[in-house]
Amino acid sequence: MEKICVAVRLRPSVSEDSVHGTYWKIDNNRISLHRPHGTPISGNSYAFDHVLDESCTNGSVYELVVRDIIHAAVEGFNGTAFAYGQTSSGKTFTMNGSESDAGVIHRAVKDVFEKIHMTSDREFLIRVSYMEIYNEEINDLFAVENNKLPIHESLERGIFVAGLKEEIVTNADQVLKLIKQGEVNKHFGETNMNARSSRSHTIFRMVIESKGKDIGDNLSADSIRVSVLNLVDLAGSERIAKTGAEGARLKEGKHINKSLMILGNVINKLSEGVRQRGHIPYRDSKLTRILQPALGGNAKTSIICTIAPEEVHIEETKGTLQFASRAKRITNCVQVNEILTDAALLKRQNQEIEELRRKLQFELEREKLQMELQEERNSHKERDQRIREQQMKIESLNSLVNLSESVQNSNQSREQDSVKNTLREDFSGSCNKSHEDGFLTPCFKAPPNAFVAKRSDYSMPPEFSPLPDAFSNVADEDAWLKLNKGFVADLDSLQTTPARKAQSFPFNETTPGKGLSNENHKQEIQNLERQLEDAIMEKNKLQEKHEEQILVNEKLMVEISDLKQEARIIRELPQKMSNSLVMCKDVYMEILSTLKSVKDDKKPSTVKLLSSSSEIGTCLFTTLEAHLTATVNWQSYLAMNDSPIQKQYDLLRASMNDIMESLVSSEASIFDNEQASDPLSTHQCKGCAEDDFWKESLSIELDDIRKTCHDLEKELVSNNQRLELSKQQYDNLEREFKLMKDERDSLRKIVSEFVQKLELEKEQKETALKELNTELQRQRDLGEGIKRFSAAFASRHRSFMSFNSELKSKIEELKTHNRVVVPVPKSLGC
Ligand SMILES: Nc1ncnc2c1ncn2[C@@H]1O[C@H](COP(=O)(O)OP(=O)(O)OP(=O)(O)O)[C@@H](O)[C@H]1O
Repeated sequence: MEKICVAVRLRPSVSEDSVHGTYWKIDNNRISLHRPHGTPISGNSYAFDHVLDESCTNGSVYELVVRDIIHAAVEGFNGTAFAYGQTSSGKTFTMNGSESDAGVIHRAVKDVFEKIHMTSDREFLIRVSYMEIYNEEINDLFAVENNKLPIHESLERGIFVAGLKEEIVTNADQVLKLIKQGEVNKHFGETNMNARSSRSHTIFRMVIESKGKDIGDNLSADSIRVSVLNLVDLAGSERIAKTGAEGARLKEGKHINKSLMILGNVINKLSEGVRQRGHIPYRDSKLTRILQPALGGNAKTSIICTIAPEEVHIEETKGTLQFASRAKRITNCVQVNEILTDAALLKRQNQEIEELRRKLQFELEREKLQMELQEERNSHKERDQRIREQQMKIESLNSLVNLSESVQNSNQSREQDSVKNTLREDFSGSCNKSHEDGFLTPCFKAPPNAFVAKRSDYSMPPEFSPLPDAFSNVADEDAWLKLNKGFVADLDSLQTTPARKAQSFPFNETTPGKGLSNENHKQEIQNLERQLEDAIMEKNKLQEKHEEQILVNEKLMVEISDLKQEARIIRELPQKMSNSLVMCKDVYMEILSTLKSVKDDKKPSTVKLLSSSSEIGTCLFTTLEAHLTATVNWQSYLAMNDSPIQKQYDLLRASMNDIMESLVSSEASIFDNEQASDPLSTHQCKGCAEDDFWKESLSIELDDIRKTCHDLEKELVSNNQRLELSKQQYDNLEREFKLMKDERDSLRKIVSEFVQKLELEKEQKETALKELNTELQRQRDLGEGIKRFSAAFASRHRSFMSFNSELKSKIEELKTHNRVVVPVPKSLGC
């Protein structure tokens, strides 16, 4: 983001009077209005990037305000410099210069080519054009025939003037010559304010294209920079009263003022900041439209606001300074305009692809490493698991070995140690004795401290838990009470350790009760056997289940294949039905031909009826056939049970079946009658009765069919009518919508015109108000002057009267002294 550079340039005064009145004082980059005796007038002080006094030359203006933009334009940035100010304030002098002091455009052109010559690594192509906006029409100053040129906008070119002549130039002199030629076509006019007043806004445009010279693999060699440089000399705002414009000048003045007002509006909006600004009315004038990129867009922009020092122009100068202050708040978004050629694009894309490929490779490698790490972790876990399993196996094997050794040992010692046998026999009764009777600890015990007995009842051997080493480790109720210092715990709620059914402990030879261990061992073996049996049973059950499952699976497979078969049949069904319908039709046609042959022989009325109904049937069959073949999704079609075609089809099928059955039976009876060679009268009589019967039934059928057809027709007609109606309604709505749109557009146009008018009027009103104020001030000043004058006059009068009386008294004195008569002048007497 870059702020617009704003400079104010004060032109030298052209009037002697200004030095005696209020005046503009410049102090560095500040300008303020001062009273004649030097005190500043509050609220009239402004600061800008540069404030240039009357001594400043065009060269300095260029150096300070424009040069950077020109250099940036050569580097590929868009640039715009324009002069703004009231008429005769020095805009054209600044932009075009004079014989002795070249203007900004002249200097810019020279500088562009100098800079280009200094840029050795790029090739340049320069195009120039020169246009003016006169009475809101764009004219080509290089080609007078190019008038009223339109403004267009495209993605590639941005906003541009279509049909504007562009000259490719190679040096500064060529450009300056072209400008001189163009100047001839520019609209100037004489006004009270300026002998050579610009009556149009002029825009001198340079399009600078550059391309890096192909050195090695340099990417910039394939990219093209295109920058647009606008150097604008605006027409000056003017007071019609001051300029004394009439006729054509007046019309020009109005256009100038209007476009400058719109420029002011755009600047106002842009100065409000991004959030508040809303819609920017660039399109309201050609000037703002062309300058759009320079105002809040992609361009480096400088504005030189020219002001006149004369006291008489103070209000206009204030207006210019306010415009400049607002412009200072605008920020542009500047960037190099680079266009990539195909080769550059390709190179850039290749680089990007290479970069992406590198990233991808890196990602893949990372992923691979991660996967390897994970695999490593998994295998590590598996190894750990295996090791643990092995350890457990080893442990269980060890315990088995110990067990078998213990069994052997116990068998050997059983016969030798009778004391131990006695002890073993005593063991069963030992639990009934009190603990004072010498309690023996069994060797297969739970680890000490691993449980709490439910209650201190030692009368029976414990059912679930093995007995403890000593009862000091078991908390009985009394001990519990002591331990908890009076706190009564509910021992009933405490749980016993569950019994271990199959547990092996190494036998201790020194421990009494080996016989008991042996029994337990037996018990354990029995347990194991039971467990094995259970497991075998479970396994058998599972096997049975598995077999059942296999059977169920097989059944399911059969069912699936049946279903598949059915699905195939269903899929083929429409085709089959269609085929059978064709066959039906053929059969029916055969019947029809037989009927025709019968018709040629005898019974014309019956057969006529039959044949007409048959024709209707054929027709309906054909329709049905067409429908069937046209229906893509036959099944969904069949699903529409209540569709009129389906109804019609069912009805027709039923009636045709009836007809055919009756036909067959009637044919058979006719045949039988003929075979029986009955008398002709009887035969004819029977034929008559059958005829009537047929006539009646067929007419009913026919009526039904006709009715259905009629209903269908009616439905079709009403549907068509409804369709037509909706179509008409739609057309009407569309017409209405178009009308409303047009109306809205015209209203918008009117509103915008009205707003413009309003704003113009507002401005005029403001101007008039200001003029009125000035006039009032002048009147007040005059009043004061008159008062002062009256006071001075009165004092003079008084002194004159005193002098008069003095003189009179002197004369009287002289008269009395000299006795000479002096005539008194008349004026002294009044
Ligand atoms: N800085 C200056 N030094 C000397 N003369 C100046 C300067 N600025 C303007 N002038 C003179 O003042 C007169 C009016 O200037 P100029 O034509 O440039 O005004 P302008 O703003 O372009 O007016 P308009 O809007 O009517 O075209 C010219 O004679 C010009 O030479």
